[in-house]
Amino acid sequence: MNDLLTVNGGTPLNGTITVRGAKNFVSKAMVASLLGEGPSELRNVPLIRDVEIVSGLLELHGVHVDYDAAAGILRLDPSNVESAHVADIDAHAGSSRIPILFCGPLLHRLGEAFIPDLGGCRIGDRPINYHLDILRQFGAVVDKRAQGIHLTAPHGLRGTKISLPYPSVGATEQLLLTAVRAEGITELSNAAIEPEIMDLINVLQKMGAIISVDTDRVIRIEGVERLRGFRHTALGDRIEAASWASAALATGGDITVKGATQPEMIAFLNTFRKVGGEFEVEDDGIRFFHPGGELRSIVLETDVHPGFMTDWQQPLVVALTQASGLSIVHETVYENRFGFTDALRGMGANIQVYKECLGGRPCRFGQRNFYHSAVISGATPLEAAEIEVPDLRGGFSHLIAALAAKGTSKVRGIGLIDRGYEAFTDKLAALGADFSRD
Ligand SMILES: CC(=O)N[C@H]1[C@@H](OP(=O)(O)OP(=O)(O)OC[C@H]2O[C@@H](n3ccc(=O)[nH]c3=O)[C@H](O)[C@@H]2O)O[C@H](CO)[C@@H](O)[C@@H]1O
Ligand SMILES: C=C(OP(=O)(O)O)C(=O)O
Repeated sequence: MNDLLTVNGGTPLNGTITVRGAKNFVSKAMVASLLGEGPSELRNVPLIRDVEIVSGLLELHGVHVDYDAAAGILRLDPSNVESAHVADIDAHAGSSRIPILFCGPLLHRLGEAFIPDLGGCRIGDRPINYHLDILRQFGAVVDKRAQGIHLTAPHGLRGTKISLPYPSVGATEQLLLTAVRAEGITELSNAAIEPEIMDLINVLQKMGAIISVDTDRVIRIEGVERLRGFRHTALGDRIEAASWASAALATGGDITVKGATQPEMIAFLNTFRKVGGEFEVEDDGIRFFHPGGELRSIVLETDVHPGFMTDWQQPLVVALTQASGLSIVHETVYENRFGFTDALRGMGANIQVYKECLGGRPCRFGQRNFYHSAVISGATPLEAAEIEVPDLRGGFSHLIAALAAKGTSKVRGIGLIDRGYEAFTDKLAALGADFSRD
């Protein structure tokens, strides 16, 4: 599939689309299947690049993977993992961060693991120090190699007590996937509690795990000897839903997103309304629309759940270029997530980035030379341009900008968008967008 989208912008996006399972959950549930002694079935699975990458990694480890894309059903059978010969794994990491989550399950099953260097969006340093510290505390021996890391568990894996310096999503998942079959009790303080993590806990409990989540965000796990397969329907992708909602605002449109669910999007919905968007929660989705009139500037700070999610930020910034007045966005999760605004400035947006913590409380990145605050002055008409997609959410933001801009834009590198947005060009067509994929 070619990587260039030619977009004739200036037309409101109107219509109905369907969003399936959450990219940031489905890949973790797939890894969890490695922990089960029997086959697992995951439903509502979207056909996205991240699912293909993780499927390839699982097959490399001997898991039989069968995916019915139309039905969205993924069947995983880990019976042959022990006999698999793993070759050239580093070629399979692709653009994903998921390989790091294979550590615990492979150490439990095989007593060792080799994890290739990680991919994922280039939106900051994205260290894995918390992950490695957690694995060492369980008793793993971590050996950094040229193309990745090699781990062994010479004395098995034993439960431990850990407090995260920052509520990292991946590190919380790392601990969950290791603790459920470790010997004894594990306690994690300052855990991340994103909806995708809670759904992973649902899956692990179905497999036979014993997990509790306290109101103070302390997660406790009692390790068990054996886990079985699971059958589970993935929660919807709240990030994709919010991305289409931002597209409705930026283009003056009206988009009904089937599969969007209110409880997981409360912080986004409040912000959407404060900017001047309107929404209607239906039984099977949410209708997002621009009611006409001016959009309003806001002060926004991204945070861990239940705050405004960092992955919602980039598409919304495009809508804020169409809001009257000065908006301030303080990105507190990643130190370098405003690179995508370069292209928006080239289209006429008035966006200035700052090293200071603007508009909210001081964060980890203040006084450390990171441009992690942005001031957006609007409303500014966007003009068509030639754009190179920098990362997943930045790429979708560039798409929204091209759709909002009058004239013909060329968006290159759109294959990156396939990583997390299922059949997005089909959805654009269903919403009346005027484009061609070359
Ligand atoms: C595949 C997937 O699920 N990706 C999501 C996951 O990424 P991911 O799991 O990588 O995000 P984390 O929550 O771990 O990272 C957030 C921040 O934690 C810090 N950190 C994290 C790990 C570590 O070992 N050391 C460390 O310092 C870094 O400052 C990093 O910027 O959660 C993010 C935050 O909701 C989302 O933006 C990503 O879409
Ligand atoms: C940052 C993201 O994904 P990943 O962690 O896979 O790079 C995202 O989904 O916005």
